[in-house]
Amino acid sequence: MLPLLLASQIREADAHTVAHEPIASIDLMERASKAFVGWFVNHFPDKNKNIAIYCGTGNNGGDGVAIARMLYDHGYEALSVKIARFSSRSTDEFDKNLARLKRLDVPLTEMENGDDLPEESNGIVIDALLGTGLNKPLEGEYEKLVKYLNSVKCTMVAVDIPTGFFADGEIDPDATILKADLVITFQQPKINFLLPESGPYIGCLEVVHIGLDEKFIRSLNSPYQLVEEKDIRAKLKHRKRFTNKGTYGHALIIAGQPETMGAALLSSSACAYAGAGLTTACIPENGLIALNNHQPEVMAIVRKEKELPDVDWPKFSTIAIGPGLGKDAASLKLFTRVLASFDRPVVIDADAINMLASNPDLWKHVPKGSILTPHVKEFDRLFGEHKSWWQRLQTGKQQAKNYDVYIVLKNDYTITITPVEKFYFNSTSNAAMASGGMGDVLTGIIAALLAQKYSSEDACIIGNYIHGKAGDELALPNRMYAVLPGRLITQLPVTMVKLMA
Ligand SMILES: NC(=O)C1=CN([C@@H]2O[C@H](COP(=O)(O)OP(=O)(O)OC[C@H]3O[C@@H](n4cnc5c(N)ncnc54)[C@H](OP(=O)(O)O)[C@@H]3O)[C@@H](O)[C@H]2O)[C@@H](O)CC1
Ligand SMILES: Nc1ncnc2c1ncn2[C@@H]1O[C@H](COP(=O)(O)OP(=O)(O)O)[C@@H](O)[C@H]1O
Ligand SMILES: [K+]
Repeated sequence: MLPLLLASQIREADAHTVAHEPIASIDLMERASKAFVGWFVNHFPDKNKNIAIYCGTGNNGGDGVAIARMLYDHGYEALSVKIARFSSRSTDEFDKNLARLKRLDVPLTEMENGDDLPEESNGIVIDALLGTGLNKPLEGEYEKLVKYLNSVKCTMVAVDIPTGFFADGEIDPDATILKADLVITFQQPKINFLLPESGPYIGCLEVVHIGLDEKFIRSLNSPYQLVEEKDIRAKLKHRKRFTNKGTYGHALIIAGQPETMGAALLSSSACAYAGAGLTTACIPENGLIALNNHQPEVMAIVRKEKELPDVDWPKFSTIAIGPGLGKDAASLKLFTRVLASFDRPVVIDADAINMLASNPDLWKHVPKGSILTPHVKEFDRLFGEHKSWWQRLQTGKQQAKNYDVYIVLKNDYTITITPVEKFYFNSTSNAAMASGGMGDVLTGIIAALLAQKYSSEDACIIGNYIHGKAGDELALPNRMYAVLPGRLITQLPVTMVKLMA
């Protein structure tokens, strides 16, 4: 796992590295700037293109000035540096780097309060105005400058973080923030980069390493963790010799209505493909032919209109309930019966989440360790409207602890929130997967993993990873515009076995 730090902890890690590596702060800045430039020169090879580097007077600005010197040394011909001297304060590292730059033949402008803004018409703008030191929303001269830069037709490349963007905490939707086409960030993505609010401000993200003390970073025990492939490799279990279908559990998927049988088919197929020993789908009577036709390996329990099906609950290892189930009286009765009859962790998705939202009394029957998989709207239906994703994280933390459940808040970087206040950000998946039925697949995968005796936490972490990874394996190398859930399902065993190789 990659621990994700708050801005305040990043400063601690900077300071710790300076004190214990040891390395002078100015040399750490040199290392960061070099890492930026290393990536930049490989991707922007045109040395005649106009490059304007906008620098504040803190350490982000210090990076900017050092970057200007390094680009000059690399032979970039059309550089200019614009210093935003909007405050009388500057850091030592900024001052030293500015003195070094002044020895070179790079055009340099100092902007002061009230000055006219320089004109930018094309080329590249490097944003080194403010970084993780941001301590209040932009206003005054900074705001005016960033608004202007957002209006010009240049490629914007931000150093570490777009100016005005908070690394963590709430993002005000009305705040002025630099819109970067590319952010080259130091050491690790900042937490807010992984939340949808970063969408308008970060076109593309690149992380470059600057050698901060990893042991120290781990010792901070951050609740925010980014899941990496090596974690999944360590968690996935091989199928052993002399095992049989009984070894891999029996999952029951309660899903579908006549009009939404697709959801039942997708989640139960995904469950079978993700390795459950046996999968049974509890479906409406008139969906039986479709099920037998689509996935003969999946067994059926049919639901007759308004009647509760007769189910031998204890024989199932786990139950997933909700995809396409509807919220009518019969569905509510069935959901209530599941919660009353089953005490092992279940997966609660889609309409089961909606029923829980409108019948909060049911919460007390939700088995401990169960997994809820809401998308953002379901999350808000369950826990109330939220103004920001940061707020959702805080609510999710309280509610997961309160009910002793795992909340899988779905989005680009799906977040598993645990009862012990940890946040696991998934690092796979892509926009080609934005297609109806994709969440039904995830539900089936998580149920399959629970059936195979993975813990609830691992079922969430592995489930999200392999779901997104299968989507990446299909979409990225083949440049697919859209990946449909049905196709993703058949990729799952391939993805899983690759991760065990
Ligand atoms: N050794 C290291 O530490 C390394 C650091 N590195 C680099 O340093 C960056 C962090 O640098 P930093 O801490 O100096 O802060 P930075 O973002 O430049 O801001 C400067 C000052 O701006 C001010 N300010 C804040 N908000 C404001 C606002 N809204 N409007 C106006 N002013 C505002 C505030 O000053 P104040 O208002 O408190 O006087 C603040 O202190 C980091 O992103 C990375 O690029 C790398 O080189 C690796 C090594
Ligand atoms: N733009 C995207 N980037 C990454 N993953 C996505 C994207 N859009 C959707 N997904 C994934 O697809 C799934 C969609 O779930 P959900 O909205 O519940 O779909 P449905 O209700 O249609 O089954 C989630 O797991 C989500 O992470
Ligand atoms: K910046």
